[in-house]
Amino acid sequence: MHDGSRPLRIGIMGGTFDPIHHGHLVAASEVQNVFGLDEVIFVPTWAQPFKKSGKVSAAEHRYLMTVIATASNNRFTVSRVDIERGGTTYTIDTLHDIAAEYPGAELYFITGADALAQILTWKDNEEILGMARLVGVTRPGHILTDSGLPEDRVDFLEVPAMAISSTDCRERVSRGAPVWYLVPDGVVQYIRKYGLYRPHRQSEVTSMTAHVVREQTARSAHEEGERR
Ligand SMILES: Nc1ncnc2c1ncn2[C@@H]1O[C@H](COP(=O)(O)OP(=O)(O)OP(=O)(O)O)[C@@H](O)[C@H]1O
Ligand SMILES: O=C(O)c1ccc[n+]([C@@H]2O[C@H](COP(=O)([O-])O)[C@@H](O)[C@H]2O)c1
Repeated sequence: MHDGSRPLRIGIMGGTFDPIHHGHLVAASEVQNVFGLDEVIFVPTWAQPFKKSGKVSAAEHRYLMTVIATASNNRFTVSRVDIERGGTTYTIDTLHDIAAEYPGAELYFITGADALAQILTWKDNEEILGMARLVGVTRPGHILTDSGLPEDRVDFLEVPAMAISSTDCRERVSRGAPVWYLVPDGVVQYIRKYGLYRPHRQSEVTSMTAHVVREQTARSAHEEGERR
C-alpha cells in the first residue's frame, strides 16, 4: 500500500481494447509487479489516429468490457478520459489528463512492441517522453527495439508470450469459433450478450444501451458531415 513517502507510481495502458484480451492483462500485470506500480489505469481510446478508417466497436462496449476484465484486480482501474474528450485520441492528451488527476505521480506508459515501434510518429512524442517513462513489452510476432528512443526514458520488459490479438478474437467470433481462455470469461459473455463482432441480427441480441445508441448516432452524424 502506498504510504505517501514517495511519489505514486501510475501505469497507463492505452488501447482500443476491441476486445480486451489476456495479452493486455498479462502485460499490465507484469509491468505493475516489476516496476512496483501502485495502480495501472487502462484507458480505452475514442479514435486512435492510425485506426480511424477501420470499423471499431462503440466506445461504451469497449469501456464496459475493459471494466469487466479488470474488476478483480485491486491495482487495475479504467479511465474514461479519452472517451469523454472524444475526437482523435492522442497519448499526449491522455497523459495531461491523468497527470492532472494524480499531481506529482510518476507516470509509466505501457506499450506492446508493435506500438513502441511507431512512437516517433506519435503527436508531440518528445513531450510524451518528458512526461512519462515508456515501458515496451514483448509481443509475439513483433520485434522489440528502441526505434531511436532516448535510453533513459524507455524500459523494455519481457512478458510471458501471449500470441493473442483483438483482430484474431473478432475474426474468431465472426466465424463462430471460441474465444474462451483468450479473453476473460465475463468478456466472452459480454460479446455474446450484445452480439458483438457478428453480422447483426438485432432481434436475437440484447438491445443496446442508450449510451451506445447515442454514440452511434453521433458518430454517423459526424461521418456524414465529413463526407460533405
Ligand atoms: N498479446 C499482446 N502482448 C503484449 N502486448 C500487447 C498484446 N496485445 C496488445 N498489446 C499492446 O496493448 C496495447 C493496446 O493494444 P490493442 O488494444 O490495439 O490490441 P491489439 O490486439 O493490438 O488490437 P488489434 O488486433 O485490433 O490491432 C498496445 O500497446 C499493444 O501493443
Ligand atoms: O498520440 C498518438 O499520436 C498515438 C498514435 C497511435 C496510438 N496512440 C496510442 O497508443 C495506444 C495503443 O493504441 P492501439 O490502437 O494499438 O490500441 C492508445 O492509447 C493510442 O491512443 C497514440
